[in-house]
Amino acid sequence: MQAPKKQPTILFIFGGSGDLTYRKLMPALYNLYLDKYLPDQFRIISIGRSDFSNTTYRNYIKKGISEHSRRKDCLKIAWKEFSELMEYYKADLESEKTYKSIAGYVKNYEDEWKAKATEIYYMSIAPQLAPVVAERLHSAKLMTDPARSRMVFEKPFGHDLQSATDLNIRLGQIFKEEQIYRIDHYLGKETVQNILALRFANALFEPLWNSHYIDYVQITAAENIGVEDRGGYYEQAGALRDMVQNHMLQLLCMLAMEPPLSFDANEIRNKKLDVLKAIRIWHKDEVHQNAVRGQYEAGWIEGKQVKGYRQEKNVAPDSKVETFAAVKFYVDNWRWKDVPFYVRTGKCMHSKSTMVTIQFKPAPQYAFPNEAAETWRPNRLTVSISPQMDIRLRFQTKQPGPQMALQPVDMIFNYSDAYGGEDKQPEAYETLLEDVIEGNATLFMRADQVEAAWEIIQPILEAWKTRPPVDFPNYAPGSWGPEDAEALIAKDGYHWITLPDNEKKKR
Ligand SMILES: NC(=O)C1=CN([C@@H]2O[C@H](COP(=O)(O)OP(=O)(O)OC[C@H]3O[C@@H](n4cnc5c(N)ncnc54)[C@H](OP(=O)(O)O)[C@@H]3O)[C@@H](O)[C@H]2O)C=CC1
Ligand SMILES: O=C1O[C@H](COP(=O)(O)O)[C@@H](O)[C@H](O)[C@H]1O
Repeated sequence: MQAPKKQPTILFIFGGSGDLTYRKLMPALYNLYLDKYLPDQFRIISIGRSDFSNTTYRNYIKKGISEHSRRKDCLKIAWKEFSELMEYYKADLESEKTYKSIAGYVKNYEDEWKAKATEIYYMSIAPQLAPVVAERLHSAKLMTDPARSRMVFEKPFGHDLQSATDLNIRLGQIFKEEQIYRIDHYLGKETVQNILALRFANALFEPLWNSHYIDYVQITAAENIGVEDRGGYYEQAGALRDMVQNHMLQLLCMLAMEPPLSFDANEIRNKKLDVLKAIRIWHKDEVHQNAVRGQYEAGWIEGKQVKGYRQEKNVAPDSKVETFAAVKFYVDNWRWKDVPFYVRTGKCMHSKSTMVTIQFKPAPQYAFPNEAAETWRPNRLTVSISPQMDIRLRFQTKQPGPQMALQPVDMIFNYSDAYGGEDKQPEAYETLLEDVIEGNATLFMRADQVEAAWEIIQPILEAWKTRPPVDFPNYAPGSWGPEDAEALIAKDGYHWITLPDNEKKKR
């Protein structure tokens, strides 16, 4: 069967000269083009303040694609045709004049298809500029047809609960919720979406997926790089805002949600919202027992000297901003009663590794002699999200030989063996951009989800602000974070789980 034709579309990229466009958006759009996912009638209108002609802009983007596309040597194919879909305009997004020009552009099309095209406005700009742009679009009477106009908001969405709520209220006054696509790029990752397939397309796991059989859940998003040139942004954010409020809570929702009735966008989002609403909100007096922060010092990673966070560009020399956060959450509902969800993330850690682990309870009774096993808690399901992409189920086996000696082994589903190499898997931004073009909001955050996530994070932010850290910097680059993070989990009798080094993929 032939796929239905896609609606003609014009994609405006506000911030077309910026880093996100260069490293993520354009490589994703080019791959969508090569895979024939873009509408036949399609244009990309990039806007920035830098000086570019169409030719110099296209060359600049070509370089970005060659450096960052998952496909190697892809520019040999169809680059010319793709590049002609892009136009660059130098304009100030704070000026009303810019929107008059956009309105003129949108409304005075010479080509008939453009007059009927879907308009997408992608905010690839600083978060403080995005609300200004939304107001300007509204004043210029753009985005008036909800069926044909959409706006994409990058993260962070708000700086705290109040600012996110205020922004949602204002956007709700001038646009329809279904026009607003709030990106969380983790939701576009293949391995993250696969959590839904694993849980809800197999009857095998569901009977075990609850507090009767699961001891605890861990979510790790470790990076082996520092903040690089994003110090200015990071000083306003920190690890809790940058990763936990969005990506990590979304992962937790995928693991903890009830089975959806359908894949309708609102059905999935309702089920995830139920999880967010059930997460126990720590009182400010409880925060210090349940949340840990850290900041990396100067040191070495794999023989390379690295700066401490406080020496990074645009970072204050006495900065109190956390580059590591670990939090213990509980989801207070029937399914998850008393099951801890340990979440940790950090920069400049031992390795790049995003993974979730479901640790099952031990067998209720063992007939084996005590010395037979190294561990009596062998059953664990690990989903490696990136850069490793696999799912492994660990169970106990008998080691060959005359003794009854038990040894845990892994049964592994590996993406590259099953579906080809990494360059065959679409990048998160490919999936998400295609969804925006198609008008499918399932993988995007709804206003109430964003606010529910901020409600969970807000008391931690406040407790940390009232009690500034006294031991920063407190972890070495290349480590797994501060000692307090080990203590957070050790006091419950557990430890953080990592993949053995020899099985990790380098970034
Ligand atoms: N970069 C990344 O890896 C990630 C970024 N994000 C989010 O994406 C958004 C963009 O980030 P990023 O690309 O890194 O930021 P950059 O600072 O690299 O880019 C900002 C862009 O906005 C343009 N711009 C700024 N002010 C104006 C103005 N008044 N008029 C017209 N254009 C303007 C800049 O144009 P010019 O430079 O020509 O002046 C530039 O193109 C942010 O919200 C960020 O939080 C989210 C996840 C990852
Ligand atoms: O959103 C962000 O995510 C990246 C990590 O993303 P990943 O896809 O490489 O896991 C993080 O580096 C960045 O600080 C944060 O803003």
